Amino acid sequence: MAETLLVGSGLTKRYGGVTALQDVSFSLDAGEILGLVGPNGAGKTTLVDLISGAQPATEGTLALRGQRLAGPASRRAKAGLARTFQYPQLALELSVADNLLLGRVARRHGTVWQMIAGSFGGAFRPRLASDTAAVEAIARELGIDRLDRPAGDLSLGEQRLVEVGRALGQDPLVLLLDEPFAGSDASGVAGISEVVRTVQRRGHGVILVDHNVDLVAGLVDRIMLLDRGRAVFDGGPRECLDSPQMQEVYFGVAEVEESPHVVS
Ligand SMILES: Nc1ncnc2c1ncn2[C@@H]1O[C@H](COP(=O)(O)OP(=O)(O)OP(=O)(O)O)[C@@H](O)[C@H]1O
Repeated sequence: MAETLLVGSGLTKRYGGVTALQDVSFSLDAGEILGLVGPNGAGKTTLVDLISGAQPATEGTLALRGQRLAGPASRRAKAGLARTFQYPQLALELSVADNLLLGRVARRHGTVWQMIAGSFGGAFRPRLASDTAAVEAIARELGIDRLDRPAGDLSLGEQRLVEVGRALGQDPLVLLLDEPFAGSDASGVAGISEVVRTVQRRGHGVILVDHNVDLVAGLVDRIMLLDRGRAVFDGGPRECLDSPQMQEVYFGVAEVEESPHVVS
């Protein structure tokens, strides 16, 4: 039986009067890809924020390989979490290569790259030869070329690729991808999908958030469907697509067998 990597229990997040997430529990096995889908405002990014430590949970707990996972994002990065953001957060003034290198640094020192990059620009040099080789390998895997370009010159899709590459450089136990395909062309989608499979092959786990349910369903082992902060389905991708919950969440009606035709 596969090892359980990550467990979330009773996760709730309230922002003032807004309940963004309500009593959500899940688990992620080694080598598993979990898709997180749901309409706008369902709580997908909030769940990624709670796991990564970008936001503290109001209630609930997390455990990574049986150890309590808590504290700031930097501590969680060192424990083995890496994430990308709905809006890519690269150090725009640094080169693509240096952004990828920041992922290598983050695994050793935590997710302080924005601070390092912003305050000290280049303070993480001298780079290790092994880091340089790893950065080049990641760029090849993702099809990223011209590593000396400033990240600020990249298109949105290219920035997403670099962000995914930076996260891969952390060699994460759990990779959290928040809408990685948005704005990507076909080769970007292929590159990111390959990264997902690479992490899976390493026996690590991936949580993938995306609006494109069909794309997610083709890539993942399991889907959790969120609606208004609650997990309303957790199971195989095919079962999720066929579920009444899916119908209800996206189309407002549960499809029942032999439903009458409505003639308007
Ligand atoms: N910092 C915040 N302050 C107040 N409310 C917030 C905050 N962040 C999220 N919310 C609210 O929490 C709910 C869930 O938001 P979240 O961004 O997690 O949804 P989502 O499923 O990721 O949506 P989308 O697909 O549009 O990104 C929404 O009602 C949102 O307005």
